[in-house]
Amino acid sequence: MTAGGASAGRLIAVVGPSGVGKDSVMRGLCAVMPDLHLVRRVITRAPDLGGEDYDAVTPAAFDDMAENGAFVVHWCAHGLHYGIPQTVRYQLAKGTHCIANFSRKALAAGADAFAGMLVLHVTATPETIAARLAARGRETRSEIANRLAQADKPLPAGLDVLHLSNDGPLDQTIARALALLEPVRA
Ligand SMILES: Nc1ncnc2c1ncn2[C@@H]1O[C@H](COP(=O)(O)OP(=O)(O)O)[C@@H](O)[C@H]1O
Ligand SMILES: O=P(O)(O)OC[C@H]1O[C@H](OP(=O)(O)OP(=O)(O)O)[C@H](O)[C@@H]1O
Repeated sequence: MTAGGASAGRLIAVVGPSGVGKDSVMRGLCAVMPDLHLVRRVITRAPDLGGEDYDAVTPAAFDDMAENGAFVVHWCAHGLHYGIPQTVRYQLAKGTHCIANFSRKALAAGADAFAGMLVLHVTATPETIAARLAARGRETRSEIANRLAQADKPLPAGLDVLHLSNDGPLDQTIARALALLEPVRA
């Protein structure tokens, strides 16, 4: 998905509670929109734990990167640090739309950093989210309880937000996401 002419690409910031299906929706969208660039985050998580493709770094390496300006936006959640690397700017500058797993509490900083940022807010019932986190099996029970306790968070006002329910089958969610994103793709 490359914007025509000299227009810059837009960043689509995907947010929603842990376990709601952000990574699954992003992967599904990229499969049907091959020109959409999936942003690879830098995370202080052990490598190869699945869920998403990420650059695993130590907390010390993350701090160095942050100090050296390697991130457009970074935040801390679930005892981990997450960074959106500066390389996304090259993609946007050449007109490629990009999609990134974001944080609701980093949206205000994201909107300052990315002109025209679009928010894709993925939702599901608490029961769905609890069942998915348990089935995913990446976190311990207490980590899951911590994520569930943070499931509800307000979004800052004044952003361009698309709301997407992911309670049903994933392919139906992807089809609705594609329809929601149609104005961006045009
Ligand atoms: N629509 C869906 N139906 C069934 N399972 C889903 C659906 N969406 C996501 N999942 C599953 O739920 C779990 C959490 O999804 P994930 O994409 O990792 O969520 P998040 O990135 O929001 O934490 C994964 O095991 C994933 O396969
Ligand atoms: O401020 P919040 O909106 O609550 O988001 C906090 C963090 O939670 C998610 O992380 P992560 O991908 O580690 O967790 P998840 O895969 O369980 O969603 C999300 O991508 C943010 O990095």
